[in-house]
Amino acid sequence: MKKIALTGSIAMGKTFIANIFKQFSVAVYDSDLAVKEIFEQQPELIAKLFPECYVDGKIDKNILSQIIFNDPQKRKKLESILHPLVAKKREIFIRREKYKRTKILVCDIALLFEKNYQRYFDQVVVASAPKFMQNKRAMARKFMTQDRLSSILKLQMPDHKKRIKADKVVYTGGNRGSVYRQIKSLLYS
Ligand SMILES: CC(C)(COP(=O)(O)OP(=O)(O)OC[C@H]1O[C@@H](n2cnc3c(N)ncnc32)[C@H](O)[C@@H]1O)[C@@H](O)C(=O)NCCC(=O)NCCS
Ligand SMILES: Nc1ncnc2c1ncn2[C@@H]1O[C@H](COP(=O)(O)OP(=O)(O)OP(=O)(O)O)[C@@H](O)[C@H]1O
Repeated sequence: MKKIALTGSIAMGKTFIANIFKQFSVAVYDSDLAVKEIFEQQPELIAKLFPECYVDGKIDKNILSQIIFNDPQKRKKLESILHPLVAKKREIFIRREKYKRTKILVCDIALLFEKNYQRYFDQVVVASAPKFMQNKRAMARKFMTQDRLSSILKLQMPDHKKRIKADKVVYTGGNRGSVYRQIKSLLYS
C-alpha cells in the first residue's frame, strides 16, 4: 500500500487537492477534520483546559484560536492533548485501509514537517500557491485577520522550505482543471 502525505501552509489548497484525490477514489484522511471530530465528540476534554472556549455546550474555535495563536504555552498544552489523539485516529484509518487492501491512500497533515511525521510515508506532496493568493484565500475565512494570519504563518515552516523537502509539489495557483491534471499525472505516471 502506497502512503502519501499531503501537506502545505495555511490556505495553500490541501483540502482542495484532497477532494480531487477523492474523485479518483483515493482514500483520504484529514487531520483538521479529526480535530473537529474530537471537539464535537469530547468537548469536555478541551473545556477542562480552556473553560472560556466552552460556549453553549460547544467549543468556540474562534475564541480558542485567539488564545492558542497568542500564547505558546497554551498552544503546546492543547497540542499535547490533541496530537496523540489525531495520530491514533490516523493509525486506525491506515490499518483499516490496509485490511481493505487499498492500494493508495492520502493523509492530509498540515504540520507534517513541523512534527517530523514524513518518515511514516512513501511520498510527500506539498500544496503551494503564490503568496498573494495564499493571503487572499486565508483572509476570505471567517474571523481571519492579518494579525492572526501572521501568527499562524510564524508557527508553520515557510512554503519555500516545504517545497524543497517535497517529493512532489502540487500548484494550486491555477484553476481546478490544472490541479486535476497534476493529480492525475501524479497517480498514473
Ligand atoms: C485553533 C483551532 C481551534 C482553529 O480551528 P479552525 O477550524 O478555525 O481552523 P483550522 O483548524 O482550519 O486551522 C486554520 C489554520 O491554522 C493552522 N493551525 C492549526 N493549529 C495549528 C498549530 N497548532 N500550529 C500551527 N498551525 C496551526 C491549520 O493548519 C490551518 O492552516 C484548531 O486549528 C486547533 O484546535 N488547532 C490545534 C490543533 C492542531 O495542532 N491542529 C493542526 C493539525 S492536527
Ligand atoms: N486551484 C484552486 N482554484 C480555486 N480555488 C482554490 C484552488 N485551490 C484552493 N482554492 C480555494 O482556496 C481556499 C483555501 O484552500 P483549502 O481550504 O483547500 O486550503 P488548506 O490548505 O486546506 O487550508 P488550511 O491550512 O487552513 O486547512 C479554499 O476556499 C479553496 O476552495
